Amino acid sequence: MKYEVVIPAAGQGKRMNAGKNKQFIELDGIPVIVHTLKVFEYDPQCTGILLVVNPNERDIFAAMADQYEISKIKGLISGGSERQHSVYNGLKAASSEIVLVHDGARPFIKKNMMTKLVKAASEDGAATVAVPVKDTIKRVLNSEVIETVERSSLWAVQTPQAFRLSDILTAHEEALQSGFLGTDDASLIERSGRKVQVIEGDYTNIKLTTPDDLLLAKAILESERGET
Ligand SMILES: Nc1ccn([C@@H]2O[C@H](COP(=O)(O)OP(=O)(O)OP(=O)(O)O)[C@@H](O)[C@H]2O)c(=O)n1
Ligand SMILES: C[C@](O)(CO)[C@H](O)COP(=O)(O)O
Repeated sequence: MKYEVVIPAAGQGKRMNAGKNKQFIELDGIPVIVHTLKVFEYDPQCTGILLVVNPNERDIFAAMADQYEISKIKGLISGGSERQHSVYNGLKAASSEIVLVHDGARPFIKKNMMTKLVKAASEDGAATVAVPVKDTIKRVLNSEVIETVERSSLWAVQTPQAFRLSDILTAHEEALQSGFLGTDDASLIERSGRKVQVIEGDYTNIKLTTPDDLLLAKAILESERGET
């Protein structure tokens, strides 16, 4: 089944502390965002990319799209102050029945995940990739443990997340009206009472957030080179 993908890339990368949008950091000489875009450019199931960007960086993204021949970009959409707002702006420009949302800062997503996600979303309405938590998780307040959370049912949620476009648009509209701000899009579907299927993904599908993640990124690229 075909899909479009909304790729939010309009953040500031504050936690990366790189002095620029972390999407522009180069891995093996190629910007992070281009690594991400290429996965969808080369996936025949993907019919369009809605790339959400900071308007001040639009020309940079446009030049990258030309340089790396990313032809599936349907639009460079202006982002908002929060990730949720950026995603909503991208969703409003989508038209496919099934839509994926994938962080521009997650360049190591594997194409086989898209097939599983699209199938799950078309059958059940919504799906996300996630991995079982490996560490013990505790709720902490004022540097003091207040609860150890039972680990067997804890998963670290990633992106892509897949939805029926009509459902996720409604969920975003409801969240906007109620002032709810979620850290992922699946939470907006959950609060509207709909189910979200979880598909086990890869621990290498990291989100480049802080400088140490770049060390992991280099190791992942080296291991991928070894596989090819
Ligand atoms: N207002 C925002 C905030 C985030 N994002 C995007 O959402 C993804 C996940 O967000 P995050 O990793 O938090 O990126 P930043 O917001 O840039 O990071 P920070 O919070 O450290 O500034 C990133 O691809 C980011 O560019 C976005 O499009 N619009
Ligand atoms: C959407 C997400 O990547 C799922 O883990 C995560 O919630 C994004 O959080 P961020 O603070 O906007 O990076």
